[in-house]
Amino acid sequence: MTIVLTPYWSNGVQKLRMAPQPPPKPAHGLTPPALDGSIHALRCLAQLRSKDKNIEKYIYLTQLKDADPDIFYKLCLENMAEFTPLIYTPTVGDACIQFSQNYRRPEGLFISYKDKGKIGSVLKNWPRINEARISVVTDGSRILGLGDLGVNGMPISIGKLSLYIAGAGIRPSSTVPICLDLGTNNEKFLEDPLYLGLRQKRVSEAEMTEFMDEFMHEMSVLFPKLLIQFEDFATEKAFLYLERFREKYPLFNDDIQGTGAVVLSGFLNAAKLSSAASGLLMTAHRILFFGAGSAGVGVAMQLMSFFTLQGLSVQEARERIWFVDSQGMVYTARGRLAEHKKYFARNDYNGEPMTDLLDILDYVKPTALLGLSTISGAFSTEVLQTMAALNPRPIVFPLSNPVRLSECSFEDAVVNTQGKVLFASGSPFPEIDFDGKMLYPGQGNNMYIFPGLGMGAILSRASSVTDSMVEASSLGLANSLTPEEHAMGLLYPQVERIREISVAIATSVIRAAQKAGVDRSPDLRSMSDADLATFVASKMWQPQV
Ligand SMILES: O=C([O-])CC(=O)C(=O)O
Ligand SMILES: [Mg+2]
Repeated sequence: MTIVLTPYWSNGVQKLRMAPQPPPKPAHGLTPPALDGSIHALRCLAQLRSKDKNIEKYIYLTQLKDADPDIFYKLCLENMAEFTPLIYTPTVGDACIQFSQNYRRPEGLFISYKDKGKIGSVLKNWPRINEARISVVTDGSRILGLGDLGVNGMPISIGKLSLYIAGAGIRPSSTVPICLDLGTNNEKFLEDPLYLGLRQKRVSEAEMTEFMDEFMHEMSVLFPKLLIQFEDFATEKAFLYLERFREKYPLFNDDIQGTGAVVLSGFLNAAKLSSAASGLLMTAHRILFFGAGSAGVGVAMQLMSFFTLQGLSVQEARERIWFVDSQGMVYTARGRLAEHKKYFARNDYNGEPMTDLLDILDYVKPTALLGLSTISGAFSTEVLQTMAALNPRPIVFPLSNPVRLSECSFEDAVVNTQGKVLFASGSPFPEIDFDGKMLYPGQGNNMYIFPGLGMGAILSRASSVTDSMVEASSLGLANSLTPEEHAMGLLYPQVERIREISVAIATSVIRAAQKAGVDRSPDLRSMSDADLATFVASKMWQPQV
């Protein structure tokens, strides 16, 4: 395996070689005589580890992925726990913030509001149209918990697709990162001379919707085999465009559905352990959401559907759930609620607004506290101690990303619950030795779900992504823990097993697509489950080093 050191020239005309297009092999004599692929991989790993700052590691890895995707993905698969925090959350958050400063070369498609009316002609510039199978599309309006980052959101699409390739073996050349530029309301960026996007405020919702209609139509014409993942759209837009397009095109929203599925999966494993300690029925859990954005509501929907599958009525299932937003507990009598919050607003409370989280804990007595607020430190010592006083094994999931916006750290949660906590966070935390016992944090991040869900949707050629397919991905993940992982008290499998997990998830998703009648790969219908899993594994791209 070799590294390209020069730009790609063809017919005397410099062409842009769009990553991840495999670089041409340099002719004999243009690389050192003893350059050997697997030894070079070790050299690259040492170069990576020699850097102190994570953002420098990110830049190094971006360059390596571009120059030699095989070595990059080989190293990534062999060192998942080390690589994911660098190419994805949390470092990708810094990469987004600094995108306009650090930009080096093209990677992905930018489609701006100025392209309206001719979006199809922009899409045609994508160099690998026939190979395209999966696109991650963001409008940069709510990147992780970092807010409106405009066109600086591109690294999110790129980072998610790197995990599709590593985690589910999607071919690098089949991935299409897209950032839509509909302006930004980020004043700092609008004043920054280096900012790479349109220098204008975001267009109105009506203007955006017209743009999105054209974009989605042109995408379906040019890329008939493409699955679309919507990512990091601001909450209202996330719901709006998921509902608008989900019946018409194969697509899902990662923040609503991917996060919903991954948290349900971790919750199921946590609730079993919690119920074993308390004797409480699985359907009797009381879940308090701190934060009522797209992810919170997506998770609540997924939990509701689980409770109804367990025999609760829709009304009973809804009553297992409480929401807190920036104004305190969400209840109908409070009035003036955003559309997406109304469904979960409580009807059994009509007193004064309740804003203090400790008061709310006292009132709700939750068995599970889920944070999706992006308020760092919101789960204070007192909050954690209260959860421990209420429950023998409290479930505490601070899910906000990146790490510095997490509602509490793993260490805080462990110390303040005397090690009883059942914990999952959105971003990674280190394990802890507590009273001589190793305790492992779960990472309830949608990265466990979307690669397998996407792979299943692609292989089944699903015409749409149904709720049942998302649910199947969640159950597939929950059921993938090994006996050793159960013994370690894990809520999620170890990330090193991501490919195995993706096979299990994709297989369940394909079966769900078949059941729902949205699959368009009839050959897969008659396969046994074992053959289907083998088929999925055989379709995974492997780095060749
Ligand atoms: O990207 C991540 O780490 C998870 C996610 O979708 C988000 O926080 O928006
Ligand atoms: Mg996201």
